[in-house]
Amino acid sequence: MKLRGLYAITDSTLLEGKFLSYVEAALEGGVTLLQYRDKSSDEARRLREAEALRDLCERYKTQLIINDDAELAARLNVGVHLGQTDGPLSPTRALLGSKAIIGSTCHAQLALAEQAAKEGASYVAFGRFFNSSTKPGAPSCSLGLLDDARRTLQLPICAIGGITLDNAAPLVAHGVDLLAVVHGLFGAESTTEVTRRARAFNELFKS
Ligand SMILES: Cc1ncc(COP(=O)(O)OP(=O)(O)O)c(N)n1
Ligand SMILES: Cc1nc(C(=O)O)sc1CCOP(=O)(O)O
Ligand SMILES: [Mg+2]
Repeated sequence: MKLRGLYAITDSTLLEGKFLSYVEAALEGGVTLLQYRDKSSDEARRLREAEALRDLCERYKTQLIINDDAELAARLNVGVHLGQTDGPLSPTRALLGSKAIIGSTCHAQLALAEQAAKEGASYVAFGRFFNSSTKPGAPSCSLGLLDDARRTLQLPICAIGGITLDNAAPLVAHGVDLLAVVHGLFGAESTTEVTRRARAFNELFKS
């Protein structure tokens, strides 16, 4: 499966009271990867929501990725995204198997991406590219890094951080395969607008 297009990421606060309807609206517009990102420690709710997303993703033939939690990903037989402090990649690859999608946060460091590639990552994520209300403290990253990464890496490249329909095109022009978006997608006023935005993000990959 080609990892290219919109990578939608949930936010439990932003999506409170409209979680599944907004996610389904995004899937309706086309989502390559959907990440369940919930930073709470409410295990029961996390399992319930992740199971609901897995069922929804099966219906829309979208790949579900769990943020941070390889055990939950293994339980649901889906992929995982790991940051630099979320645990080592190689044992996670052994746990989830060769076909699982495993993503790795590489901030603005090519060396981290090269290491992640050696350890079996399926894609590498760089960011943040723009100001992010979801994660304001994330270190920033420049478009120039994408050119180096494109030359060096054989893996799909994901960009994250403050991405909207107004600023995403240069990222794609600099070789990004996956646009990872929270607020620029789910910050919309209606499900109709979420679907429109998802479609428009996908259009950026067609030109
Ligand atoms: C696609 C994607 N890229 C980067 C991140 C950030 O991961 P991490 O650094 O572990 O931070 P948290 O998201 O866990 O706060 C991500 N989740 N997804
Ligand atoms: C979860 C996350 N990680 C980042 C990184 O740079 O590693 S930026 C970020 C937040 C992405 O949300 P939004 O699209 O609303 O900015
Ligand atoms: Mg993490």
